[in-house]
Amino acid sequence: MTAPSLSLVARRGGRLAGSIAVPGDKSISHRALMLGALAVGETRVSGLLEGEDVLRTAAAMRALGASVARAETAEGPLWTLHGRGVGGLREPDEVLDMGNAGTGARLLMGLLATHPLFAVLTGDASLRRRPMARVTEPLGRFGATFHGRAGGRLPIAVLGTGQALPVRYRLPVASAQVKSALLLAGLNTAGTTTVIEPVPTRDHSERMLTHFGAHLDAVSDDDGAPGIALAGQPELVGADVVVPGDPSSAAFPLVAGLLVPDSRLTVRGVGLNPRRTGLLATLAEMGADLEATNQRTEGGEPVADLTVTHGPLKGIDVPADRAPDMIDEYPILAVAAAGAEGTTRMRGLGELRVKESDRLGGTARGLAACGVAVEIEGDDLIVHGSGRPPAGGATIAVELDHRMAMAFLVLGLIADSPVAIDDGRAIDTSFPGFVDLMTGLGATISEVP
Ligand SMILES: O=C(O)C1=C[C@@H](OP(=O)(O)O)[C@@H](O)[C@H](O)C1
Ligand SMILES: C=C(OP(=O)(O)O)C(=O)O
Repeated sequence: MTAPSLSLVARRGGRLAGSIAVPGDKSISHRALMLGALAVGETRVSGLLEGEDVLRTAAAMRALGASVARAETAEGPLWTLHGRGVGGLREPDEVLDMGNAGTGARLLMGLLATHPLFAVLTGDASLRRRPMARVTEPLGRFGATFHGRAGGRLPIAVLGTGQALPVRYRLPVASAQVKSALLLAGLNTAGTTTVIEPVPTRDHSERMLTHFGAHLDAVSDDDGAPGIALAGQPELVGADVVVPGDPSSAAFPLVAGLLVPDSRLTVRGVGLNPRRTGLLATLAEMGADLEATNQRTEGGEPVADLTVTHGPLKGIDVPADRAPDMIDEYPILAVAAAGAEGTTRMRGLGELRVKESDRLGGTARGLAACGVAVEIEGDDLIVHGSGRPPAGGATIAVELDHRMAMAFLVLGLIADSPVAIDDGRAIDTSFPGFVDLMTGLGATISEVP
Protein backbone atom coordinates (compact mmCIF):
# COMPACT_ATOMS: atom_id res chain seq x y z
CA MET A 1 0.00 0.00 0.00
CA THR A 2 1.76 3.12 -1.13
CA ALA A 3 -1.09 5.68 -1.17
CA PRO A 4 -1.36 7.94 1.89
CA SER A 5 -3.70 6.73 4.63
CA LEU A 6 -7.42 7.30 4.17
CA SER A 7 -9.36 8.19 7.29
CA LEU A 8 -13.12 7.60 6.97
CA VAL A 9 -16.05 8.53 9.20
CA ALA A 10 -19.57 7.05 9.38
CA ARG A 11 -22.50 8.84 10.96
CA ARG A 12 -26.15 8.16 11.65
CA GLY A 13 -28.55 9.18 8.89
CA GLY A 14 -31.72 7.92 7.25
CA ARG A 15 -32.82 4.42 6.32
CA LEU A 16 -30.84 2.13 4.01
CA ALA A 17 -32.70 0.80 0.97
CA GLY A 18 -31.95 -0.75 -2.39
CA SER A 19 -30.58 -3.80 -4.15
CA ILE A 20 -26.86 -4.38 -4.64
CA ALA A 21 -24.38 -7.07 -5.65
CA VAL A 22 -21.15 -7.43 -3.70
CA PRO A 23 -17.78 -8.35 -5.28
CA GLY A 24 -16.79 -11.96 -5.92
CA ASP A 25 -15.79 -14.45 -3.27
CA LYS A 26 -12.18 -13.98 -2.19
CA SER A 27 -11.54 -17.63 -1.30
CA ILE A 28 -12.92 -18.90 -4.60
CA SER A 29 -11.10 -16.21 -6.60
CA HIS A 30 -7.64 -17.15 -5.22
CA ARG A 31 -8.31 -20.82 -5.96
CA ALA A 32 -9.63 -20.19 -9.51
CA LEU A 33 -6.41 -18.36 -10.41
CA MET A 34 -4.15 -20.99 -8.87
CA LEU A 35 -5.88 -23.96 -10.51
CA GLY A 36 -6.14 -22.08 -13.80
CA ALA A 37 -2.36 -21.59 -13.65
CA LEU A 38 -1.85 -25.35 -13.22
CA ALA A 39 -4.43 -26.55 -15.74
CA VAL A 40 -3.76 -27.47 -19.32
CA GLY A 41 -5.76 -25.32 -21.73
CA GLU A 42 -7.95 -22.32 -21.13
CA THR A 43 -9.67 -21.30 -17.90
CA ARG A 44 -12.22 -18.48 -17.97
CA VAL A 45 -13.22 -16.82 -14.73
CA SER A 46 -16.16 -14.43 -14.42
CA GLY A 47 -17.08 -12.57 -11.26
CA LEU A 48 -13.47 -12.70 -10.00
CA LEU A 49 -12.86 -10.45 -7.00
CA GLU A 50 -10.65 -7.65 -8.29
CA GLY A 51 -9.46 -6.80 -4.79
CA GLU A 52 -5.83 -6.29 -3.78
CA ASP A 53 -5.42 -9.77 -2.27
CA VAL A 54 -6.57 -11.56 -5.41
CA LEU A 55 -4.63 -9.25 -7.73
CA ARG A 56 -1.49 -10.30 -5.83
CA THR A 57 -2.30 -13.93 -6.57
CA ALA A 58 -2.85 -13.07 -10.25
CA ALA A 59 0.58 -11.39 -10.34
CA ALA A 60 2.18 -14.40 -8.63
CA MET A 61 0.67 -16.79 -11.19
CA ARG A 62 2.14 -14.66 -13.99
CA ALA A 63 5.51 -14.64 -12.26
CA LEU A 64 5.34 -18.45 -12.18
CA GLY A 65 4.82 -18.58 -15.94
CA ALA A 66 1.04 -18.79 -16.42
CA SER A 67 -0.68 -16.47 -18.86
CA VAL A 68 -3.31 -14.38 -17.06
CA ALA A 69 -5.34 -11.80 -19.00
CA ARG A 70 -8.30 -9.57 -18.23
CA ALA A 71 -10.86 -8.33 -20.77
CA GLU A 72 -13.97 -6.16 -20.44
CA THR A 73 -17.10 -7.87 -21.80
CA ALA A 74 -20.77 -6.86 -21.89
CA GLU A 75 -21.30 -9.12 -18.83
CA GLY A 76 -18.37 -7.59 -16.92
CA PRO A 77 -14.66 -8.42 -16.65
CA LEU A 78 -13.55 -11.85 -17.87
CA TRP A 79 -10.22 -13.31 -16.70
CA THR A 80 -8.61 -15.87 -19.00
CA LEU A 81 -5.72 -18.11 -17.97
CA HIS A 82 -3.54 -20.55 -19.87
CA GLY A 83 -1.86 -22.81 -17.37
CA ARG A 84 1.44 -24.68 -17.23
CA GLY A 85 0.16 -28.15 -16.31
CA VAL A 86 0.61 -29.77 -12.89
CA GLY A 87 4.32 -29.60 -12.02
CA GLY A 88 5.01 -27.02 -14.72
CA LEU A 89 5.37 -23.79 -12.76
CA ARG A 90 8.51 -21.79 -13.62
CA GLU A 91 10.95 -20.35 -11.07
CA PRO A 92 10.03 -16.68 -10.48
CA ASP A 93 12.68 -14.03 -11.14
CA GLU A 94 11.55 -11.69 -8.38
CA VAL A 95 10.33 -11.87 -4.79
CA LEU A 96 6.61 -12.72 -4.65
CA ASP A 97 4.91 -10.00 -2.62
CA MET A 98 1.52 -11.28 -1.42
CA GLY A 99 0.50 -7.96 0.14
CA ASN A 100 -2.12 -8.43 2.86
CA ALA A 101 -3.27 -11.89 1.76
CA GLY A 102 -2.95 -14.79 4.20
CA THR A 103 -4.86 -17.11 1.87
CA GLY A 104 -2.74 -16.12 -1.12
CA ALA A 105 0.54 -16.62 0.74
CA ARG A 106 -0.33 -19.92 2.41
CA LEU A 107 -1.90 -21.58 -0.63
CA LEU A 108 0.99 -20.41 -2.79
CA MET A 109 3.46 -22.05 -0.41
CA GLY A 110 1.57 -25.29 -0.99
CA LEU A 111 1.96 -24.95 -4.77
CA LEU A 112 5.64 -24.05 -4.56
CA ALA A 113 6.52 -26.85 -2.12
CA THR A 114 6.26 -29.56 -4.78
CA HIS A 115 7.84 -27.74 -7.71
CA PRO A 116 11.64 -27.93 -8.15
CA LEU A 117 12.25 -24.20 -7.82
CA PHE A 118 13.44 -21.49 -5.46
CA ALA A 119 11.15 -18.62 -4.49
CA VAL A 120 10.94 -15.93 -1.82
CA LEU A 121 7.61 -14.74 -0.43
CA THR A 122 6.90 -11.58 1.50
CA GLY A 123 3.93 -9.40 2.36
CA ASP A 124 2.84 -6.18 4.03
CA ALA A 125 3.38 -5.38 7.71
CA SER A 126 0.21 -7.28 8.67
CA LEU A 127 1.08 -10.43 6.69
CA ARG A 128 4.69 -10.40 7.96
CA ARG A 129 3.31 -10.70 11.51
CA ARG A 130 1.16 -13.76 10.79
CA PRO A 131 2.17 -17.34 11.63
CA MET A 132 3.31 -19.43 8.66
CA ALA A 133 4.72 -22.47 10.51
CA ARG A 134 1.21 -23.94 10.35
CA VAL A 135 1.85 -24.49 6.63
CA THR A 136 5.65 -24.70 6.38
CA GLU A 137 5.87 -27.50 8.96
CA PRO A 138 3.50 -29.94 7.17
CA LEU A 139 4.74 -28.85 3.72
CA GLY A 140 8.27 -29.73 4.83
CA ARG A 141 7.08 -33.34 5.08
CA PHE A 142 6.70 -33.43 1.27
CA GLY A 143 10.44 -32.70 1.07
CA ALA A 144 10.38 -28.90 0.63
CA THR A 145 12.66 -26.61 2.65
CA PHE A 146 11.58 -23.28 4.13
CA HIS A 147 13.77 -20.60 5.71
CA GLY A 148 12.07 -17.60 7.25
CA ARG A 149 12.18 -15.16 10.09
CA ALA A 150 11.91 -16.19 13.72
CA GLY A 151 8.53 -17.66 14.60
CA GLY A 152 7.95 -18.86 11.03
CA ARG A 153 7.21 -15.37 9.73
CA LEU A 154 7.59 -13.87 6.22
CA PRO A 155 9.80 -13.20 4.34
CA ILE A 156 10.27 -16.91 3.71
CA ALA A 157 12.49 -18.60 1.11
CA VAL A 158 11.10 -21.84 -0.34
CA LEU A 159 13.12 -24.56 -1.97
CA GLY A 160 10.55 -26.85 -3.50
CA THR A 161 11.05 -30.46 -4.50
CA GLY A 162 10.32 -32.19 -7.78
CA GLN A 163 10.25 -35.58 -6.06
CA ALA A 164 7.73 -35.05 -3.32
CA LEU A 165 6.65 -37.81 -0.98
CA PRO A 166 2.93 -38.10 -0.25
CA VAL A 167 1.82 -36.93 3.18
CA ARG A 168 -0.95 -37.89 5.57
CA TYR A 169 -1.63 -34.99 7.92
CA ARG A 170 -4.17 -34.29 10.65
CA LEU A 171 -4.93 -30.59 11.05
CA PRO A 172 -4.21 -29.34 14.59
CA VAL A 173 -6.31 -26.17 14.00
CA ALA A 174 -9.45 -25.74 11.96
CA SER A 175 -8.00 -24.01 8.88
CA ALA A 176 -9.11 -24.18 5.27
CA GLN A 177 -5.86 -22.44 4.34
CA VAL A 178 -3.70 -25.20 5.83
CA LYS A 179 -5.93 -27.92 4.35
CA SER A 180 -5.77 -26.25 0.93
CA ALA A 181 -1.99 -25.70 1.03
CA LEU A 182 -1.55 -29.45 1.60
CA LEU A 183 -3.97 -30.41 -1.16
CA LEU A 184 -2.22 -28.08 -3.61
CA ALA A 185 1.15 -29.58 -2.65
CA GLY A 186 -0.39 -33.03 -3.14
CA LEU A 187 -1.21 -32.20 -6.75
CA ASN A 188 2.38 -32.63 -7.94
CA THR A 189 3.09 -35.57 -5.65
CA ALA A 190 2.93 -39.18 -6.87
CA GLY A 191 0.59 -41.21 -4.67
CA THR A 192 -2.19 -40.15 -2.34
CA THR A 193 -2.10 -37.08 -0.10
CA THR A 194 -4.51 -37.28 2.83
CA VAL A 195 -5.68 -34.44 5.04
CA ILE A 196 -7.70 -35.27 8.15
CA GLU A 197 -9.93 -32.46 9.25
CA PRO A 198 -11.60 -33.09 12.62
CA VAL A 199 -13.55 -29.83 12.27
CA PRO A 200 -14.93 -29.19 8.78
CA THR A 201 -13.87 -25.93 7.10
CA ARG A 202 -14.82 -24.28 3.82
CA ASP A 203 -14.50 -26.81 0.98
CA HIS A 204 -13.91 -24.49 -1.98
CA SER A 205 -10.60 -26.19 -2.79
CA GLU A 206 -12.18 -29.61 -2.91
CA ARG A 207 -15.05 -28.40 -5.09
CA MET A 208 -12.77 -26.58 -7.49
CA LEU A 209 -10.18 -29.35 -7.71
CA THR A 210 -12.98 -31.72 -8.71
CA HIS A 211 -14.25 -29.15 -11.22
CA PHE A 212 -10.78 -29.05 -12.87
CA GLY A 213 -10.59 -32.86 -13.07
CA ALA A 214 -8.73 -33.97 -9.92
CA HIS A 215 -9.91 -37.05 -8.03
CA LEU A 216 -10.75 -36.69 -4.32
CA ASP A 217 -12.26 -39.24 -1.94
CA ALA A 218 -13.85 -38.77 1.46
CA VAL A 219 -11.94 -40.87 4.03
CA SER A 220 -11.86 -41.16 7.81
CA ASP A 221 -9.12 -41.50 10.40
CA ASP A 222 -8.89 -44.40 12.90
CA ASP A 223 -11.08 -42.50 15.36
CA GLY A 224 -13.65 -41.69 12.68
CA ALA A 225 -12.46 -38.08 12.07
CA PRO A 226 -13.28 -37.11 8.45
CA GLY A 227 -10.68 -36.35 5.82
CA ILE A 228 -9.94 -35.98 2.12
CA ALA A 229 -7.65 -38.12 -0.01
CA LEU A 230 -6.28 -36.59 -3.21
CA ALA A 231 -4.85 -38.74 -6.01
CA GLY A 232 -1.61 -37.05 -7.05
CA GLN A 233 -0.48 -35.88 -10.47
CA PRO A 234 -3.87 -35.61 -12.17
CA GLU A 235 -4.15 -33.77 -15.44
CA LEU A 236 -6.05 -30.61 -14.57
CA VAL A 237 -8.05 -29.33 -17.51
CA GLY A 238 -8.91 -25.65 -17.97
CA ALA A 239 -12.49 -24.89 -16.94
CA ASP A 240 -15.03 -22.08 -16.73
CA VAL A 241 -15.51 -20.68 -13.22
CA VAL A 242 -18.36 -18.39 -12.12
CA VAL A 243 -17.43 -16.73 -8.82
CA PRO A 244 -20.43 -15.98 -6.57
CA GLY A 245 -20.75 -12.87 -4.41
CA ASP A 246 -18.70 -13.13 -1.22
CA PRO A 247 -20.86 -13.88 1.84
CA SER A 248 -18.12 -12.39 4.04
CA SER A 249 -18.52 -9.08 2.16
CA ALA A 250 -22.33 -9.29 2.03
CA ALA A 251 -22.23 -9.47 5.84
CA PHE A 252 -21.54 -5.71 6.14
CA PRO A 253 -24.53 -4.31 4.21
CA LEU A 254 -26.76 -7.07 5.62
CA VAL A 255 -25.94 -6.23 9.25
CA ALA A 256 -26.21 -2.51 8.45
CA GLY A 257 -29.72 -3.13 7.03
CA LEU A 258 -30.73 -5.01 10.17
CA LEU A 259 -29.43 -2.30 12.50
CA VAL A 260 -30.40 0.99 10.82
CA PRO A 261 -34.07 1.85 11.58
CA ASP A 262 -36.63 1.45 8.76
CA SER A 263 -34.12 -0.18 6.40
CA ARG A 264 -34.82 -2.92 3.90
CA LEU A 265 -32.19 -4.01 1.40
CA THR A 266 -31.23 -6.89 -0.86
CA VAL A 267 -27.82 -8.32 -1.69
CA ARG A 268 -28.05 -10.35 -4.90
CA GLY A 269 -26.07 -13.44 -5.87
CA VAL A 270 -24.49 -14.26 -2.50
CA GLY A 271 -22.60 -17.57 -2.22
CA LEU A 272 -24.23 -19.84 0.35
CA ASN A 273 -21.72 -22.67 0.64
CA PRO A 274 -22.88 -24.45 3.85
CA ARG A 275 -19.41 -23.91 5.38
CA ARG A 276 -19.85 -20.13 5.01
CA THR A 277 -23.34 -19.53 6.40
CA GLY A 278 -22.63 -19.38 10.13
CA LEU A 279 -23.38 -15.66 10.30
CA LEU A 280 -26.78 -16.08 8.66
CA ALA A 281 -27.70 -18.86 11.11
CA THR A 282 -26.55 -16.69 14.01
CA LEU A 283 -28.43 -13.59 12.88
CA ALA A 284 -31.57 -15.70 12.41
CA GLU A 285 -31.22 -16.93 16.03
CA MET A 286 -30.87 -13.29 17.10
CA GLY A 287 -34.29 -12.65 15.54
CA ALA A 288 -33.21 -11.09 12.25
CA ASP A 289 -35.75 -10.71 9.46
CA LEU A 290 -33.70 -12.35 6.74
CA GLU A 291 -35.05 -13.91 3.57
CA ALA A 292 -33.25 -15.96 0.89
CA THR A 293 -34.88 -15.95 -2.55
CA ASN A 294 -33.96 -17.05 -6.05
CA GLN A 295 -31.88 -19.93 -4.71
CA ARG A 296 -29.78 -21.57 -7.42
CA THR A 297 -26.45 -23.29 -8.12
CA GLU A 298 -23.80 -21.37 -10.03
CA GLY A 299 -20.41 -22.85 -10.87
CA GLY A 300 -20.90 -25.68 -8.37
CA GLU A 301 -21.72 -23.36 -5.45
CA PRO A 302 -25.17 -22.58 -3.95
CA VAL A 303 -26.20 -18.94 -4.45
CA ALA A 304 -29.23 -16.81 -3.44
CA ASP A 305 -30.46 -13.24 -3.11
CA LEU A 306 -30.68 -12.13 0.53
CA THR A 307 -33.09 -9.51 1.83
CA VAL A 308 -32.96 -8.02 5.32
CA THR A 309 -35.50 -5.80 7.06
CA HIS A 310 -34.62 -3.76 10.13
CA GLY A 311 -35.98 -5.05 13.42
CA PRO A 312 -34.90 -5.72 17.00
CA LEU A 313 -32.12 -8.26 17.61
CA LYS A 314 -31.53 -10.18 20.84
CA GLY A 315 -28.31 -11.44 22.41
CA ILE A 316 -27.53 -15.17 22.08
CA ASP A 317 -24.83 -17.76 22.79
CA VAL A 318 -22.81 -18.58 19.65
CA PRO A 319 -21.24 -22.07 19.93
CA ALA A 320 -17.52 -22.61 19.29
CA ASP A 321 -18.16 -25.27 16.68
CA ARG A 322 -19.78 -22.65 14.45
CA ALA A 323 -16.59 -20.55 14.29
CA PRO A 324 -15.10 -22.12 11.12
CA ASP A 325 -18.36 -21.39 9.27
CA MET A 326 -18.14 -17.66 10.03
CA ILE A 327 -14.52 -17.09 11.02
CA ASP A 328 -14.20 -13.75 9.18
CA GLU A 329 -17.60 -12.47 10.31
CA TYR A 330 -16.98 -11.99 14.05
CA PRO A 331 -16.09 -8.27 13.93
CA ILE A 332 -19.38 -7.47 12.18
CA LEU A 333 -21.31 -9.96 14.33
CA ALA A 334 -19.93 -8.16 17.39
CA VAL A 335 -21.30 -4.91 15.95
CA ALA A 336 -24.71 -6.59 15.49
CA ALA A 337 -24.46 -7.76 19.11
CA ALA A 338 -23.68 -4.20 20.22
CA GLY A 339 -26.93 -3.07 18.58
CA ALA A 340 -28.94 -5.97 20.06
CA GLU A 341 -30.66 -6.22 23.40
CA GLY A 342 -29.00 -8.63 25.83
CA THR A 343 -25.70 -10.47 26.03
CA THR A 344 -24.08 -12.25 23.10
CA ARG A 345 -21.32 -14.69 23.94
CA MET A 346 -19.18 -15.74 20.98
CA ARG A 347 -17.18 -18.82 21.93
CA GLY A 348 -13.91 -20.27 20.71
CA LEU A 349 -12.39 -17.29 18.89
CA GLY A 350 -8.67 -18.04 19.44
CA GLU A 351 -7.98 -18.02 15.68
CA LEU A 352 -9.10 -14.37 15.49
CA ARG A 353 -5.85 -13.40 17.20
CA VAL A 354 -3.83 -14.36 14.08
CA LYS A 355 -5.85 -12.70 11.32
CA GLU A 356 -4.85 -9.45 9.56
CA SER A 357 -4.86 -7.98 13.08
CA ASP A 358 -5.74 -9.40 16.50
CA ARG A 359 -9.47 -9.23 15.83
CA LEU A 360 -10.43 -10.53 19.27
CA GLY A 361 -8.56 -7.80 21.16
CA GLY A 362 -9.21 -5.14 18.53
CA THR A 363 -12.97 -5.72 18.40
CA ALA A 364 -13.20 -5.55 22.19
CA ARG A 365 -11.08 -2.38 22.39
CA GLY A 366 -12.99 -0.68 19.58
CA LEU A 367 -16.41 -1.51 21.02
CA ALA A 368 -15.33 -0.32 24.48
CA ALA A 369 -14.08 2.95 22.95
CA CYS A 370 -17.59 3.35 21.46
CA GLY A 371 -19.23 2.90 24.88
CA VAL A 372 -20.25 -0.75 24.49
CA ALA A 373 -19.93 -3.09 27.51
CA VAL A 374 -17.63 -5.88 26.34
CA GLU A 375 -15.36 -8.53 27.87
CA ILE A 376 -12.94 -11.23 26.75
CA GLU A 377 -12.94 -14.44 28.78
CA GLY A 378 -10.33 -16.90 27.51
CA ASP A 379 -11.14 -17.24 23.81
CA ASP A 380 -14.71 -15.94 24.19
CA LEU A 381 -15.94 -12.48 23.29
CA ILE A 382 -18.91 -11.24 25.32
CA VAL A 383 -20.88 -8.20 24.18
CA HIS A 384 -23.61 -6.72 26.37
CA GLY A 385 -26.12 -4.99 24.10
CA SER A 386 -28.38 -2.46 25.78
CA GLY A 387 -30.96 -2.31 23.01
CA ARG A 388 -30.01 1.39 22.69
CA PRO A 389 -27.61 2.81 20.07
CA PRO A 390 -23.97 2.76 21.23
CA ALA A 391 -22.39 6.10 22.12
CA GLY A 392 -19.75 6.03 19.34
CA GLY A 393 -17.57 9.12 19.14
CA ALA A 394 -14.24 7.30 18.73
CA THR A 395 -11.54 6.85 16.09
CA ILE A 396 -10.59 3.20 15.68
CA ALA A 397 -7.06 2.12 14.63
CA VAL A 398 -7.74 -0.74 12.20
CA GLU A 399 -4.13 -1.98 11.75
CA LEU A 400 -4.40 -2.80 8.01
CA ASP A 401 -7.44 -4.98 8.69
CA HIS A 402 -10.25 -4.60 6.11
CA ARG A 403 -12.89 -6.39 8.17
CA MET A 404 -12.23 -4.26 11.25
CA ALA A 405 -12.46 -1.14 9.08
CA MET A 406 -15.84 -2.08 7.58
CA ALA A 407 -17.29 -3.36 10.86
CA PHE A 408 -16.61 -0.11 12.72
CA LEU A 409 -17.97 1.99 9.86
CA VAL A 410 -21.23 0.01 10.15
CA LEU A 411 -21.23 0.72 13.90
CA GLY A 412 -20.95 4.43 13.08
CA LEU A 413 -24.23 4.22 11.11
CA ILE A 414 -26.19 3.61 14.33
CA ALA A 415 -24.07 5.30 17.02
CA ASP A 416 -25.10 8.51 18.80
CA SER A 417 -21.85 10.20 17.68
CA PRO A 418 -19.87 9.46 14.48
CA VAL A 419 -17.29 6.65 14.40
CA ALA A 420 -14.09 7.14 12.41
CA ILE A 421 -11.40 4.69 11.31
CA ASP A 422 -7.79 5.81 10.97
CA ASP A 423 -7.21 4.13 7.60
CA GLY A 424 -9.66 2.56 5.16
CA ARG A 425 -7.15 1.58 2.45
CA ALA A 426 -7.17 -2.08 3.47
CA ILE A 427 -10.89 -2.31 2.54
CA ASP A 428 -9.75 -2.76 -1.08
CA THR A 429 -8.17 -6.12 -0.23
CA SER A 430 -11.59 -7.78 -0.15
CA PHE A 431 -14.30 -5.20 -0.93
CA PRO A 432 -13.32 -2.58 -3.51
CA GLY A 433 -16.18 -0.08 -3.86
CA PHE A 434 -17.49 -0.68 -0.31
CA VAL A 435 -17.95 3.00 0.53
CA ASP A 436 -19.73 3.79 -2.75
CA LEU A 437 -22.06 0.78 -2.43
CA MET A 438 -22.95 1.72 1.14
CA THR A 439 -23.51 5.40 0.35
CA GLY A 440 -25.65 4.28 -2.63
CA LEU A 441 -27.87 2.46 -0.12
CA GLY A 442 -28.20 5.71 1.86
CA ALA A 443 -25.34 5.40 4.37
CA THR A 444 -23.40 8.47 5.42
CA ILE A 445 -19.71 7.57 5.12
CA SER A 446 -17.15 10.15 4.05
CA GLU A 447 -13.47 10.92 4.04
CA VAL A 448 -12.08 12.78 7.02
CA PRO A 449 -10.41 15.83 5.46
O1 LIG B 1 -9.20 -20.78 2.87
C1 LIG B 1 -9.61 -19.60 2.79
O2 LIG B 1 -9.88 -19.06 1.70
C2 LIG B 1 -9.78 -18.84 4.04
C3 LIG B 1 -9.76 -19.49 5.24
C4 LIG B 1 -9.88 -18.79 6.54
O3 LIG B 1 -8.61 -18.77 7.15
P1 LIG B 1 -8.04 -19.97 8.06
O4 LIG B 1 -7.76 -21.11 7.19
O5 LIG B 1 -6.77 -19.41 8.66
O6 LIG B 1 -9.10 -20.22 9.09
C5 LIG B 1 -10.39 -17.37 6.39
O7 LIG B 1 -10.17 -16.65 7.58
C6 LIG B 1 -9.75 -16.65 5.23
O8 LIG B 1 -10.28 -15.36 5.08
C7 LIG B 1 -9.99 -17.38 3.94
C1 LIG C 1 -8.57 -13.60 7.31
C2 LIG C 1 -8.82 -13.09 6.11
O1 LIG C 1 -8.04 -13.23 4.98
P1 LIG C 1 -6.58 -13.80 4.77
O2 LIG C 1 -6.28 -14.81 5.83
O3 LIG C 1 -6.60 -14.37 3.39
O4 LIG C 1 -5.63 -12.62 4.85
C3 LIG C 1 -10.06 -12.30 5.86
O5 LIG C 1 -10.32 -12.02 4.68
O6 LIG C 1 -10.80 -11.94 6.80
